[in-house]
Amino acid sequence: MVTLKLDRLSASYGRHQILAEISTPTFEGGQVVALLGPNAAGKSTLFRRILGLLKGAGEVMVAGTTSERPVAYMPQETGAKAVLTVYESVLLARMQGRALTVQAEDLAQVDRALEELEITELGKRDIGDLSGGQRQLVSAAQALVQEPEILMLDEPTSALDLHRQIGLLTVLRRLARERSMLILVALHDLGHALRFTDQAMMLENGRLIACGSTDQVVTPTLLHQVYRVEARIEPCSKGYPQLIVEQAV
Ligand SMILES: Nc1ncnc2c1ncn2[C@@H]1O[C@H](COP(=O)(O)OP(=O)(O)OP(=O)(O)O)[C@@H](O)[C@H]1O
Repeated sequence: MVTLKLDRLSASYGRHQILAEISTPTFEGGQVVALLGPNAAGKSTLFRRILGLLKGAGEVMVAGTTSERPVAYMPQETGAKAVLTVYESVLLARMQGRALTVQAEDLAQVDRALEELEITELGKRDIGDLSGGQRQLVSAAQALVQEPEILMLDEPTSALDLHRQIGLLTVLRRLARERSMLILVALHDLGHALRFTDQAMMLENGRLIACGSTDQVVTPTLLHQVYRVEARIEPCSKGYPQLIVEQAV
């Protein structure tokens, strides 16, 4: 099973240090890990550092992988190449780093990714013509179709309506379990984090200030300290934790 552990990770843009000494326990395939923190806390920077797009001290320790390209990444900005259809763009994402010839299995995986995200009907559309939310789902399909062992998604629900936010996070959680995939997902919605993630990392000013099971990280005390809101967490009638914000402090 794939595992990921960060050991005293740092990252800088030029001489400006953004991340300092980020160390985590070992995360395992099958888990969904929320990456939380206010604007500019360093969430996207941490993804880039894990991907090796930024240099810095410390180590990203990945073990137990069986594929040559174990990691897929869905960035926050989802660029659109207008010359491609949705289907072609997802197939292209699938073929990156693979054999040049498209196999039946590749087409099957494209179909599967589009089906999982309920966007099969968009297949023939030009991706430049899509709405922001549709484009975000296509971007998620481009990451999923790579069948990664570690999937990192940077605010994948930010452009989605409520139904699709719940839909995407439900699918991600199921796929993590079914495929023993480790998912790291940056989220601003702490209620979604409580409901759909197992572990959470809370960043503030480039430092990891809390890490552990999500219900132990997202607490009224931490919300007060980091987000400067007075909030409480109560179960709804179905037992799901709900975040109730009283006021900013
Ligand atoms: N390319 C860059 N060059 C210089 N500084 C950068 C660059 N990208 C980000 N930063 C800075 O690094 C810090 C962390 O940014 P980052 O995008 O990682 O935060 P974030 O937690 O993802 O924020 P948000 O929730 O607003 O998306 C910010 O102060 C930002 O201005």
